Amino acid sequence: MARILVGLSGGVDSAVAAALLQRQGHDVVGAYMKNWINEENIVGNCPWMEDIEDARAVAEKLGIEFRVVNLMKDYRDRVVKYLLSGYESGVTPNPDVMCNREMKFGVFLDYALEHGFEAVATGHYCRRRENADGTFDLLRGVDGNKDQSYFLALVNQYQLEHARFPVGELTKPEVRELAQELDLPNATKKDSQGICFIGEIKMSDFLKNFVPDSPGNIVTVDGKVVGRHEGLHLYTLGQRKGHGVASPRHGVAYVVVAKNPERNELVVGYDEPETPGLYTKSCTLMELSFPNGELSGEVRVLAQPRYRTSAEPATLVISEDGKSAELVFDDPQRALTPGQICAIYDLEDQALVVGAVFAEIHPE
Ligand SMILES: Nc1ncnc2c1ncn2[C@@H]1O[C@H](COP(=O)(O)OP(=O)(O)OP(=O)(O)O)[C@@H](O)[C@H]1O
Repeated sequence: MARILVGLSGGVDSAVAAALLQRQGHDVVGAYMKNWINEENIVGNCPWMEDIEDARAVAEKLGIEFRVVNLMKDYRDRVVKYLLSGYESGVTPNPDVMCNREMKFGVFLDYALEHGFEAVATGHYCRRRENADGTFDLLRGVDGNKDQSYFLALVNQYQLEHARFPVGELTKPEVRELAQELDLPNATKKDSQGICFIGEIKMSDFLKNFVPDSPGNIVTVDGKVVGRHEGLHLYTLGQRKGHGVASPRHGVAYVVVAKNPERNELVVGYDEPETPGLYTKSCTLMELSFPNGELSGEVRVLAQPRYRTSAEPATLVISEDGKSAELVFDDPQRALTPGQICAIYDLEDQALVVGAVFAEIHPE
């Protein structure tokens, strides 16, 4: 039996996670992390008050203690700053991955350990395996549809040691069923969308309040001006909608294929493999993180360049200092994006072996 602090978000996954741990006989306390409050009335409908009440109702139903932990300052320092400086420098950051490393398994875990808990549990769909040598691996969740191991790509061994993922052994329908069986008050609550702190709004709407507009031309890959953009940070490579430029070819949309910061130009091209720069095989990764032991030299791996895509066969060549690597996919991948996270798994596609940030994408 262990004393475990469960991150209760108000959603059904973490509610069931708490119930499962309790069923296993652990001493469970639930806590809501207050990360962001829309006190400046910026944008978005941040449903945090409702979420806290939902989380509290779950704790009451389970008969466990409930706390609200205020981590707003840390969130600003560790996630919002990273997010805004990434966009300002022209890359596409991933605040969800950073929130897991810096908040849930960062300051929230520190809080838990300081307050007599052994571990932090969340409702993530992933698994933690204890190996014969006493180390831990992060595995994909059994529900291939819901697997969230990608979002934990940057956790380290210490964080894994103190993490628990009770719903990773279940499918989402099983989790919903259990929630109904246990009569949890949020059993039918709909899944949250978007980024944990900005609620149900679009990232571009959020960014407009923090990063000044910087309008420029939208050009095709052959340099023809076809429209205007409001700032390069508001667009992501591979983006099909929202750039406002209709393609002259029936059935083949224009997508964002590049950003040219020197000329403040957004480059669009047809969404097809022949378009220069849209599909690439090779890239440089930085900020390598090894969840269970450093790898070195050349390794065959499966690399997943974004959430909800498959992990693809690739060769990873790690630098001598272990901080960066060259990654070459066997087949070209669509819209590899600087700033985004690459989750790298072993060849069985179960255990995470490296997490990293895309630094540069090399054109063919
Ligand atoms: N504000 C929060 N306070 C405490 N824990 C949180 C909070 N936000 C997220 N978590 C934890 O992180 C997990 C994953 O968060 P995510 O935002 O991806 O939620 P989710 O997959 O919709 O899960 P849930 O159904 O529990 O909301 C949650 O299951 C929960 O354990």
